[in-house]
Amino acid sequence: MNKQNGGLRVAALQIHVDAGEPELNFQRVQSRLQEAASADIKPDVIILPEMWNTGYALDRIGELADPEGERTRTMLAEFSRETGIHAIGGSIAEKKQDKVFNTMYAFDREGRLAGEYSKMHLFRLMQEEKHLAAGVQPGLFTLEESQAGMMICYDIRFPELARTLALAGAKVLFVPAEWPKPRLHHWRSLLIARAIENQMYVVACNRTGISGETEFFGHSMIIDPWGEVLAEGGEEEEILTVDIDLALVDEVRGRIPVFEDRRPQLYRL
Ligand SMILES: O=C(O)CCC(=O)C(=O)O
Repeated sequence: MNKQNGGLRVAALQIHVDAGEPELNFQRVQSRLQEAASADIKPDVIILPEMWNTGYALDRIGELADPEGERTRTMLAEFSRETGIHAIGGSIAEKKQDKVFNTMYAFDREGRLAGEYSKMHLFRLMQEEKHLAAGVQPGLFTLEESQAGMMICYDIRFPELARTLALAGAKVLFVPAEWPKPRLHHWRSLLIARAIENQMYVVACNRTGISGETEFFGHSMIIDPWGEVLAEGGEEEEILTVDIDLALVDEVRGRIPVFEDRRPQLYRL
């Protein structure tokens, strides 16, 4: 792996989340982060799943959410600073004034906040819109020398957002999720489509386990800009680690110049 030239080792922490139990979830995440950081193949970037602090305990989300994300940000910043690993902090329930957002943070190797993003598209099938506030700003951040995009779970059904991030320079898209059964086919197809159409890496981390009636299937995925699945999780907890090479994005975009061939001025009726 050529680290000078866009080589990065990424790890998705596919874990269980206890709905309504932030203490348990913080303990689990801290111990899995340490496990991943001390593995023989130490990653450069780690991503966690969606809403890992509270899960979907939506009826109590106001009292459970992390005020201003303070606790989460302190923990992740410390982790990144101590280990030199970029932390894509999944997303968490973050309380801001009287609203709760589903927010993800990206910390660089020095523990500085490089970017944050709050989920824009709230998933009505799980009544998110009744309990959460929607973000209004796309999430782009600098990862080493490149740009990276952030989307959360249901967001992947909206190709416009991924395209906006790609047009702004994103070469890799990070996607934390709590994507439940039975829509595995949608999850896989949408992630692969976002990678192919935008000729970018997609690193998606889904939770495992059961919460109430809802079962989550894991199947975290790391996909290259050709749409090839480099790694895919099973249904249990695991750490998925893969080397990616961001230089491949330029190569693929050069071979099939989709971004030069687009004709957005014609895409209207
Ligand atoms: O779009 C889907 O099928 C799942 C989305 C979801 O579970 C979420 O955004 O939390």
